[in-house]
Amino acid sequence: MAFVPQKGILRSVALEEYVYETSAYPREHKELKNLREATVKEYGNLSVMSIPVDEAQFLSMLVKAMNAKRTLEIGVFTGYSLLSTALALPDDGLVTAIDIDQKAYEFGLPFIRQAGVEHKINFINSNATLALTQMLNKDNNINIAEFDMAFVDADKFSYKQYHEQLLKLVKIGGIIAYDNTLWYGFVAEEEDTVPEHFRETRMAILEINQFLASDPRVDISQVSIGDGLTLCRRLY
Ligand SMILES: C[S@@+](CC[C@H](N)C(=O)[O-])C[C@H]1O[C@@H](n2cnc3c(N)ncnc32)[C@H](O)[C@@H]1O
Repeated sequence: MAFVPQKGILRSVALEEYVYETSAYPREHKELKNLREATVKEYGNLSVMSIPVDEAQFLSMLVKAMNAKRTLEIGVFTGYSLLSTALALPDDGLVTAIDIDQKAYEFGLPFIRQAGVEHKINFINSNATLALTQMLNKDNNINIAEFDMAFVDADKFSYKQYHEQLLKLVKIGGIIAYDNTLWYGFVAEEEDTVPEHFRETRMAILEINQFLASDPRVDISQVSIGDGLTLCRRLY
C-alpha cells in the first residue's frame, strides 16, 4: 500500500489529536479554520502541504516574540502559514511571500481578505531563487538585510541555495525556519524501508540537515513539530 503522508506523523495520532484538541484548534483563528477546511475540500490529499495548526501557532508565537515587522515566506500554497504570519504581524508589518503557484494563492485570498490582513502581504508569483536574486540585486545591496525572519516551505532541493541567499537578506540575529526537515520521520529510517517516491527528497533533506548542523554562520535548533522544523539564527 502506498504511504499516504499525514500531519502528525512524528507523534502518535492520539497524541497529535490531544495537542490539536486541547490547545491548537480552540485558538485557531476563524479564517484559518475556514481556509484549512476549504483547502482539504479543494485539494484532497495535497492539503497535507499546508503546515499543521500547532506549527502555525508556533511560528506565529515566534513572529510576536521577536517583534518581527518584515518577514519572508518561500512556499505559500493556499496560504495557511501566510495568513497565520500576517495575523501575527503588527498592522504596519509586511510579509513578502513567494510561490510559483498563483492559482493556489488566489484560492486562499478570500480568507486573507475576510481576516482583514491583505495589506500586510506582498505576494510575488515567481520561482523563489529568481525572486531572491532580484531582491539581492536591488538598491546596489544597500539595506539588503531587511527581514527579521524567513520561513522556507518549498522545493527541498533548493534549500541550500535559499540558505545562501537568505543569509544576506535576513538581519543578523534574525531567524530562518526550514520546514519538513524530519520528512515524516524518514530521515531516521534505513533507505530500503522508505517508500520509493520519498527517497530522493529524503536524500536532499539529509544533506541540508548535515549542512545546516555544521554551518558556523548560524545557531540551529531542530524542532519536532509538524514534519520537522529547523530554526537557524544568523550570527554574522
Ligand atoms: C508545502 S507547500 C507550502 C505550504 C504553505 N507553507 C502552507 O502552510 O500552506 C510548497 C509550495 O512551494 C511552492 N514551490 C515549489 N517550488 C518552488 C519554487 N522553486 N519557487 C517558488 N515556489 C515553489 C509550490 O508551488 C507549493 O505551493
